Amino acid sequence: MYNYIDKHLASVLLYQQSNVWFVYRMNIISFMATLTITIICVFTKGIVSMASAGLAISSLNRVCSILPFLMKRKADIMSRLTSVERIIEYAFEVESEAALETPYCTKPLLLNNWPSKGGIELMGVTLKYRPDLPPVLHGITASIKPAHKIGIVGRTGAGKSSLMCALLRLCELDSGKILVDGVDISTLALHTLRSNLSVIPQDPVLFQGTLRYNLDPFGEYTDLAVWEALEQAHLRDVVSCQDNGLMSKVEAAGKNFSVGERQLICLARALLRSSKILMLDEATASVDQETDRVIQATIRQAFNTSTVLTIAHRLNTVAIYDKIMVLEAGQIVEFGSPVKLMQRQTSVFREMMEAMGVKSVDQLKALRI
Ligand SMILES: Nc1ncnc2c1ncn2[C@@H]1O[C@H](COP(=O)(O)OP(=O)(O)OP(=O)(O)O)[C@@H](O)[C@H]1O
Repeated sequence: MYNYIDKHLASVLLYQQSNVWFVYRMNIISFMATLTITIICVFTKGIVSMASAGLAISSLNRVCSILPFLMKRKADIMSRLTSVERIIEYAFEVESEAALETPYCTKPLLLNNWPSKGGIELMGVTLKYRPDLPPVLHGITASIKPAHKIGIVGRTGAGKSSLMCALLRLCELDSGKILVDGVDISTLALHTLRSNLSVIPQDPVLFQGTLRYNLDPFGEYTDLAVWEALEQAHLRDVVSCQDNGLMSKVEAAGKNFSVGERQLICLARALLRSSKILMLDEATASVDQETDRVIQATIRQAFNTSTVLTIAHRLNTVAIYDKIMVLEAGQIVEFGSPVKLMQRQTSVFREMMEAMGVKSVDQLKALRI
């Protein structure tokens, strides 16, 4: 609040000081004009009548007192109209997302319990971030069975995060479609889509407020359920240590928590909602290996019946998954079980595992324990 007041006052004071400067300048100009006319009247005594001189000086005085007022109003109107211009720009010129809610009367009835299984069909998914940019995903086609655990791997810039963007419709597809349990997600209201998927992003977002608000913003769950989710996410001790427990303060953007803790809070949020589809974007990149191992075990257990898509840089975490999707330049180059990919001599996944020191299927299987 104090920061905002400071910022506000800094611009208001500048605005007021510039007004003072402006009025001062106008007064000097008025004074110079009055002085000039008076001097002219004195030196033209006899040529200009006293009545005309008096009329000229008094009229000038009046104009000089009104002019600064009019000029100040003009400057005021111009600065205020800048705000109107901004609002018009945001209201009509900035492109907005699809509707958050569909009208009640047109809500599809089948969505009551959607998604009930978590099957995903990617059908020729092509994605561009902007119409004038080249596509970052080129006709991706794949079928992900319900409850399957999929590891998405690939080099930097391969399009892993973009695939998540496509699933969450952060960007609309250029062509192709995505079906979740048979429903084309492009036909859904954004709120329906996003509230039914859980995501733990690379850069987890926390909101200013309490920890409880961040875990359960709509107050849908009991404290007991929230504590259970925290326990599963290995955060119970961290939260218990805080003076106010669940009501402890979260600063803007969660600055009073480490990135790893923020990701764990996102995991607790996902555990609480137990969605049928969970997406993790290098979710465990900021926690140590031991915590990572425990978290992966929690995910396996708690999301046993959910579809889990994990973007992973630590390949050992996805070695236990049902399938690996290898992306390269926005295309799927391999999609299959880790063991099968490892058995293939020319596989990109095998190359990546070998770079990590895993040279055989037996070593890969050992990672599964
Ligand atoms: N907001 C954006 N606007 C325009 N282009 C983008 C945007 N985000 C990503 N890209 C481009 O899309 C391509 C794929 O990026 P993406 O983030 O999906 O890769 P990634 O495989 O997740 O990489 P990383 O492992 O580094 O996170 C890159 O070429 C990137 O430059």
